[in-house]
Amino acid sequence: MNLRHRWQVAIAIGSTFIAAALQLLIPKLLGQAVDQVRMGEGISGGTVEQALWTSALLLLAVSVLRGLFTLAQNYFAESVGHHFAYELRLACYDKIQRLSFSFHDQGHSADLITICMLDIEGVCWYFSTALVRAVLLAMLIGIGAYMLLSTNLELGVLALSFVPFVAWRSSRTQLKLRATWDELQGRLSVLGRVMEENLCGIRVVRAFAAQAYEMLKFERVSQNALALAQERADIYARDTSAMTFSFFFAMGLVLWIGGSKVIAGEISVGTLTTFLTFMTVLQMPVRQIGLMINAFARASTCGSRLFGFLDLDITVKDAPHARPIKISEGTVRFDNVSFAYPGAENRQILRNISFQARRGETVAIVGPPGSGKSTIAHLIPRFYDVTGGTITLDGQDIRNVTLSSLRRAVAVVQQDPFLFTTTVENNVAYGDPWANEPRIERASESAQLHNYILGLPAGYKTVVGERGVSLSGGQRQRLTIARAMMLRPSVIVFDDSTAAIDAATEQRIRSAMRRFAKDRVTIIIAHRLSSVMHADQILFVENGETVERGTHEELLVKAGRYEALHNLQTRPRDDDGAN
Ligand SMILES: Nc1ncnc2c1ncn2[C@@H]1O[C@H](COP(=O)(O)OP(=O)(O)OP(=O)(O)O)[C@@H](O)[C@H]1O
Repeated sequence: MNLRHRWQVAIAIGSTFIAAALQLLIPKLLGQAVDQVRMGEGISGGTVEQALWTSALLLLAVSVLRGLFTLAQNYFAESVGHHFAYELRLACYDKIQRLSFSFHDQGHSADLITICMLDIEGVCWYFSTALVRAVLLAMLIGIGAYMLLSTNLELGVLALSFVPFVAWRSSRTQLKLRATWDELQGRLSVLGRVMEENLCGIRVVRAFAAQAYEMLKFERVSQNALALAQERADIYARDTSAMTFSFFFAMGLVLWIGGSKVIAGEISVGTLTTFLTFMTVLQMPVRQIGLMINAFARASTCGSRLFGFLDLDITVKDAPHARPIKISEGTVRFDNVSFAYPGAENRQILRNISFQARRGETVAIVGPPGSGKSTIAHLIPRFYDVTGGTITLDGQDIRNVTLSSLRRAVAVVQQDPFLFTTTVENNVAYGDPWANEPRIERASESAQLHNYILGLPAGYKTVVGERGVSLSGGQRQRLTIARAMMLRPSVIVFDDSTAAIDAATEQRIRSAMRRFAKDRVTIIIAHRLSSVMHADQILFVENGETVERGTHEELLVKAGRYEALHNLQTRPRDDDGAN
């Protein structure tokens, strides 16, 4: 919290004290005014009128001042709350950007949204509204009770009789509402998840004509949420009625006993008016005790989740003395690399992987699904850290260089191309927003996308829809290839990123990228052997181990697994032409 915010907090709390004091003056002034009228009976009208005018003006002035101080209290408290929320939101977003992939792998997106939205709101609301209101309540109840009891003990006790009941009932209600709120949030998250899954898998749903089943699933989850929302409404209605009844009951008692005291001449009508007005002033704050307790309970749950998240350890981060990477030759080297995913340490995904690739060379990795090919790709930009062996780039262990410099030097074209909802141009230039148009066009040309983009309604300025749905799978892959080329990386990894592109277009991309590939290391992961045949070195990976290595020709001669896969992909199958 900076100095400006500290001042704002001080002004908010100071204004709260003054507003509370002024609010406590109002019943007193009203009582005085009533007594002036009573005492004025039989006295000349002019004197009473003057006294009444003075009281009325005083009341008006106090009310206006109270309003102004309440305004200052609300304004400054809210302003601090919003700034606090803004800073926390930035801190959370920054944390999300830096958290390791192993965290994101566990699919925390719904929880993260809850933390970044609801939890921050819960903590800030407590500081901006509840804390200031708690100060106000303490003053009103404490000083108010003292004033009532010191004026008339018996009537004071009666006037305050509703306070313990309402305070207890309102706290109980709020705690019950709090518990059901947490439960409701959980049920609404399930609802959100069902909806999200439905939207992401809308094509599968339609293709399998599963709308009725999906509707039923959604309805069942909705009903769960509805039942709880109804339960909350019941709790609220029941407890509000009980609190209102106890207040009016106490007021009736004060009126009755107080009225008898007025008749007996023990107290004035003005004093009775003061008591009744005090009760109405106190009613709201007392009811809000529960709200404060709830706000505190909510803030502590939200706060522990929020600060627990902000304190999470980042496993893949810059080493204390990390320096930017220095690229001269751009040689990539894997030395006996082993790896197990965090949280599944007993399952080795990679074992003793070793290879080296110099500038201009292409290394291809092939193998059955799940053999660990993408994992190799993800280790180079340090999405995860190796658990054994080393990976070096020009002799520098990638764990000793800064992550940002490493990730500018290594571009990975992912299996699942992700497009941002913005123009084609911005999508291509994502890694280099200051790139000029000719560069963007050259990269798109190499990725065999330029002519297609020119045919779009607004060319490079065409906005591609959410997750690029308006482009086909192959077009999206080509766009992400162009995006990776814009980085001018020293190492470019294609992680099965041409699977949706036909072989002829892929061939054209490869020819167009020949000059580009001369200045860097290219690593290709692919299932289609025609994508890797030209590589300088091919690794056949099985169960996380390199079982064969060599050029295409060498591997064919070996007549091992690679050759078997090659035969499978090139020779006609026995059942071809059977019909
Ligand atoms: N984030 C992860 N956490 C834990 N295990 C994972 C994770 N990602 C992949 N795996 C496991 O690691 C193994 C290797 O996965 P990887 O994606 O590297 O295989 P692959 O050879 O690229 O497969 P494919 O050819 O199907 O893309 C698989 O058994 C997979 O279940």
